[in-house]
Amino acid sequence: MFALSLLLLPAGYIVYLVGLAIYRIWFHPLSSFPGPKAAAVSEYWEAWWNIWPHKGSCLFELERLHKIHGFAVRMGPNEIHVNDPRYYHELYRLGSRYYKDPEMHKVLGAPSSTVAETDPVLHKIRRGALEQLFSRQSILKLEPMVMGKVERWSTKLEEHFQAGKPVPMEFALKSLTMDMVTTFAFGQEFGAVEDPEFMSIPVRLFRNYLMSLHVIKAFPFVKLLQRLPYFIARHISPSVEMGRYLEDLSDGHIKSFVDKWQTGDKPNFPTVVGRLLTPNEDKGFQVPSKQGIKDEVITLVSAGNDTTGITSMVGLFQILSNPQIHDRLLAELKTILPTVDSVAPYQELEKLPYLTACIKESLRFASAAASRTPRLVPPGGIYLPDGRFVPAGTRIGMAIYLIHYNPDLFPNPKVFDPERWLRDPAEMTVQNKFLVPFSKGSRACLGINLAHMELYTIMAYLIRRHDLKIYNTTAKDMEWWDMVIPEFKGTFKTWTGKRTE
Ligand code: HEM
Repeated sequence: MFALSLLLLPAGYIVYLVGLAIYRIWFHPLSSFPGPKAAAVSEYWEAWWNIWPHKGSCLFELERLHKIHGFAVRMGPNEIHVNDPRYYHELYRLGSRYYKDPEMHKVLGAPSSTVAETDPVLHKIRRGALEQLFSRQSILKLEPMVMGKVERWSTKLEEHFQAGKPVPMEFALKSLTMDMVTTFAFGQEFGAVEDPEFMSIPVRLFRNYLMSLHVIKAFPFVKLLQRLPYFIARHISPSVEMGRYLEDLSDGHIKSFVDKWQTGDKPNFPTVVGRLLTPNEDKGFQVPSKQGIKDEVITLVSAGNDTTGITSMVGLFQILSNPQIHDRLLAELKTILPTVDSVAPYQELEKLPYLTACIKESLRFASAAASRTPRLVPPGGIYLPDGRFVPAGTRIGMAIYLIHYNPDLFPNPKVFDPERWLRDPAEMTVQNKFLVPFSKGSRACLGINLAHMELYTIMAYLIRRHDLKIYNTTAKDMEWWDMVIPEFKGTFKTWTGKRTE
């Protein structure tokens, strides 16, 4: 009898699974949406494309499926992916009732941070506390800090050249953006640029951590590994190693910041920790706990580091691959930077039309936040542009990459063409509307002003001061997997001489 029950249990479970699959494929409210049957049955369809046997390829599979099935594809039992520009500004807009899905954001950890907060009321309070800090006026005060980092970085590039070594540009740029964003966060950098190969522990860990996000999302129990003794856990999960290392590093930086702050020793530029230590009761914001400060700062550094590094790297590769673009940009830069050591105010750089066109095209072409950013369909459900109904609670998302590579919006999307941003403004209305690297609406990027300042400054001084040549890198090396942000298949290296005039 006991043996029979042991057999019946798994048999019953199999019957349940078969019944569930039949329900999901033929009777679920989303069953009329086209897509792979495996996706209708199981969330693990995404893992199949993103983790194993494929890697970071779900986005490209979705691109392929949209070509076959049209603009709405079912990609999970309770999820559809949309590829229709008409819907973008409905899904991502100020006052949108589509909220982030708490299930998706659990993977980030750091529940008390602006990035991971899914409750709209709490999000408004958290974001409200930081908005003034990230405003254009406030970010303009960071100009001397940003320029100082670029100067120091330039000398490091020269040292590579003197030593006869090519520069690993991806890591060099990520080291620079890491030092900029950590200084803004804690008033003190992580010192990534000082690493002789630009491969400091934080830079490497961030890369590994991002790679592990797909795994944590598909198998949330991996997060529990963080509770194992560190010496075991670090070998199993890169996110554990990164989590612990960053916690320790951040603890040290926050403590040193707070100690100085309490004696009145405050940085002469705006900082995230400084802002968080300043309550604003009127807006419902109180000084967060030590953990709350840490969550906020670490997620900001994660959001702001690789995205900016990747955008400048992809733009640089394209500019160096196209001598005409490079020479025209250099000629324009010389108009306000007449000598190799000249410095111009950031607000003057912003006025340069060709530099601006190169930055916009880099943001489009790199699409550093390429993945879909899903939201939940609000109560009452919604109608898609073709009239199809989507019930409340369905996860629905669009990928920035697919907008930026839509040939109806951006003709010849695979060509890096700054010229497309130099037409008559009336001709560019559509493409300006759909250049959305920072997303739109109440969850749009908070760091847009800082990102722009970094991109303009890096691109201007890198091209003006250094004689750069691509080294041992082909377009194939610049292909990428979608690991939440792009992970490149090869390494981009340059010879980086110093210009003499
Ligand atoms: C080129 C560089 C950057 C790109 C392409 C980028 C892109 C994005 C995108 C697409 C989102 C929306 C994500 C979603 O809807 O789930 C976002 C959110 C965010 N970004 Fe950025 N970002 C960049 C740089 C930065 C920087 C430098 C910082 C700060 C130091 C930053 C901080 C944030 C924060 C805090 C959020 C969450 C906002 C919220 O949920 O209210 N980003 N970013």
